[in-house]
Formats: sequence, C-alpha cells, structure tokens
Amino acid sequence: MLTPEQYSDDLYEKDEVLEAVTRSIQDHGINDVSIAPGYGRLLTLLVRSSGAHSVLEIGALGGYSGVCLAKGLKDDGKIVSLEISEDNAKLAKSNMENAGYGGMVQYMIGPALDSLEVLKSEGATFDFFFIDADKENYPNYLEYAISLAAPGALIAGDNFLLRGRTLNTDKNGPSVQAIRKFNEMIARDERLISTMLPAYDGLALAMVK
Ligand SMILES: C[S@@+](CC[C@H](N)C(=O)[O-])C[C@H]1O[C@@H](n2cnc3c(N)ncnc32)[C@H](O)[C@@H]1O
Ligand SMILES: [Mg+2]
Repeated sequence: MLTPEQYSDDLYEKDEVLEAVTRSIQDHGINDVSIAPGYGRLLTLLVRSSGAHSVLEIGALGGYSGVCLAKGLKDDGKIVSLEISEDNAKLAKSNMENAGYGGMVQYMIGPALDSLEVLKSEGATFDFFFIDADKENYPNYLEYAISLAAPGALIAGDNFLLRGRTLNTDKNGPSVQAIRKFNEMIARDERLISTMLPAYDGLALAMVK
C-alpha cells in the first residue's frame, strides 16, 4: 500500500525542472537530502500567498528548495542562501541558473551563524525564512530568524522529526536535543503563531507576530 505521502506525490505531473535538480545532485554523488516534494510545493505556495519579496534560506545543498522558493517569488524577489560548502553552493547556483532563477539568488558561503551575524549587523530583514542546515544550530537559527524578521514574516523549519529520533526517548544526541529545543521554541515562543506538520520528516511553520 502507498503511504499518504506517496499517494499525494503521485497525483502531480513530473516537474522537469526539479527532476533535473535531483538528477544533478545524484550525478555529483551527493546524498540527496533535499526537502520532500510536498513540502517543496508548500514553500512555493507559502511564498506566493504571503506576498514575500525577500527570502533567507539556511542550507542550499543542490538548489531544490531554492527553486521551490524562487517559483513562489514574483520577478523582483530576492533570495539570500547560506551554505557552508562551496561545492554545494556552486551546484545550487548552476541549478538555479538552469531553472531561470540565477539573478534572484545570492549565496553567502561559510558557517551560517557567521553569515547571520553579518546580515544582522547590516540591518537586513526578510519576509520568509527556510531553515534546513545543521540540526545542532536550529535553536540559534530560529532566534536569528526572529531577529531578522520583517513584520509578519514566515519561518519554515525542515526535519523536526529526524526520521523518528525526536520521538525516541532513547535518542539523546546533540542533533536530537537541539531539534527538541527548536520544537519547543516553535510551539511555545510568544513571539510566534505556529503549527507543526508531521508528514514526511516534519515541517515546522511559524509567523512572527
Ligand atoms: C539538508 S541540506 C539542505 C537541503 C536544501 N535546503 C534543499 O531542500 O534543497 C543541508 C545543507 O546545509 C549545509 N550546511 C551544513 N552545516 C552548515 C552550516 N553550519 N552553515 C551553513 N550551511 C550548512 C550543508 O552543506 C547542506 O548543503
Ligand atoms: Mg531538510
């Protein structure tokens, strides 16, 4: 029997652009941990419906989520993408260019915490945040997102279930502990209106009040 995710994914026509991104990630021998297709569609929908003009992505990999975010933006939209790996940033840039979104995106290469501090010191603000890099820093990334948020900005955080490890009380490694803290912040921080979607590997969603 199909899973609910497989059933709903199968209803969609193949997206040639996103399939090309996935193929290029595989061709480079990179472990494909791109966002799940249904959540990629949700990013596009949320960016478009919220009218966001500026997006901050934390974790680019091969540009799959970058393309999904760009698809939601109008032509004058901008994406800043923080990525520690120069090779991944190069691949993501080339995939964004091939998809027709090269002019929209700027990559900041290095540890995301350093880039976030630079953005904060410059007084940058964003309408939409997608958090999807090293899990140990999710609580820090959420704090930065709140501090860089334009009024009413949306924040999406991928993988809050960590393939079930978040729920497993025997698992207490640094990533699990950080994600549990992130999840509690999402659920309880009074600066946020939020929900948590437990399909695929989990997507946390919040609006900064
Ligand atoms: C899960 S992948 C991102 C997937 C991408 N958002 C997508 O859905 O297409 C995580 C990415 O975060 C990057 N990364 C890991 N630690 C980082 C850090 N400290 N700062 C910035 N990027 C980091 C990795 O190199 C990797 O490309
Ligand atoms: Mg992810």
